[in-house]
Amino acid sequence: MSEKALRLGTRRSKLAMAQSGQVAETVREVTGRPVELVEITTYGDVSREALAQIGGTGVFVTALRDALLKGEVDFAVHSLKDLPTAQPEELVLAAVPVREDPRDVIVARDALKFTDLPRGARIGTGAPRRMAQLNAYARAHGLDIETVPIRGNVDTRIRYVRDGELDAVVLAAAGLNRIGRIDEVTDFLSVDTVLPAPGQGALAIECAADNAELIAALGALDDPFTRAAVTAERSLLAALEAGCSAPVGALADLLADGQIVKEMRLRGVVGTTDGTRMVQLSTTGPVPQTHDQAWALGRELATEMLAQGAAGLMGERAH
Ligand SMILES: NCc1[nH]cc(CCC(=O)O)c1CC(=O)O
Repeated sequence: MSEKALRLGTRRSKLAMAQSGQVAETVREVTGRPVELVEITTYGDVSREALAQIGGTGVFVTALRDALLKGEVDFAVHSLKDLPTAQPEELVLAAVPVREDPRDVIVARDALKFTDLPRGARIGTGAPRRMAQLNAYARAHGLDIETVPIRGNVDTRIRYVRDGELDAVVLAAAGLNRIGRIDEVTDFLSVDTVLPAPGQGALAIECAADNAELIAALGALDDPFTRAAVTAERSLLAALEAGCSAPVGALADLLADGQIVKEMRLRGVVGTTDGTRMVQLSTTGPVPQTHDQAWALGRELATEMLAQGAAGLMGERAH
């Protein structure tokens, strides 16, 4: 292969730089080609206000995609949970690497666990999905917590706790892992308590649909099980007609009998942010072998959730 450097478009945030850097390293190893990072400023980075108004859907992704479409960069790495469910025709997800820990975590003062937070504890999170599930758990288990809407990058969010403004904040384990701050976690939340966002913990590596050579090379980073799982999760989100800031949690995993993988299970949840009303269901089926089969699994669960009133719980927007 030629020695011309592959250009990887990346946001400048610490998290984006960390995950782009890690993918760049792997791409160098598997292709033998140099990879160069090209920094791109996104609308969501420039304007916090704009982000609040738009509601978050895809703002971080749009500028990267524009750069790909203009041929300014060869490929880009996205946090899969930030990716809109609609795929532009001119671009493809050339690889979905092995997902890391999909769980949400708590960073709390005094090494506190979620269930040990004192009465009236203030927990920061801007995600309606996290608010809904934390409040639902609190109601069911007699905890008295207040979810406080916050936004900002990981550093900013953890600072609320260090400064004593909040008792705890909720973050994704994967993000903390990637920036080397997983040690600050005081509690890993079971997915039975808080189902993660569709695609959480996974990355998507995207490039132009007509770049066959690069698609083939990047394919070495693809994990078919992760791809099937996140496809089912995103299909659920799409069928619920919800965006990445909707109160929707979803997680697909493999059910195994010993070493033998038997089925894929997809769990989904929708709830009001105050946690008073929830629709939570799961379905299992044969492990999807194609995109269409994975997509069908998500649609099937969405249909059941809608039949139980899921649509009526998604009306409110926290941001
Ligand atoms: N909402 C922002 C965002 N997008 C991706 C991650 C990191 C985790 C991941 O890749 O799933 C985070 C931070 C967080 O939710 O704590």
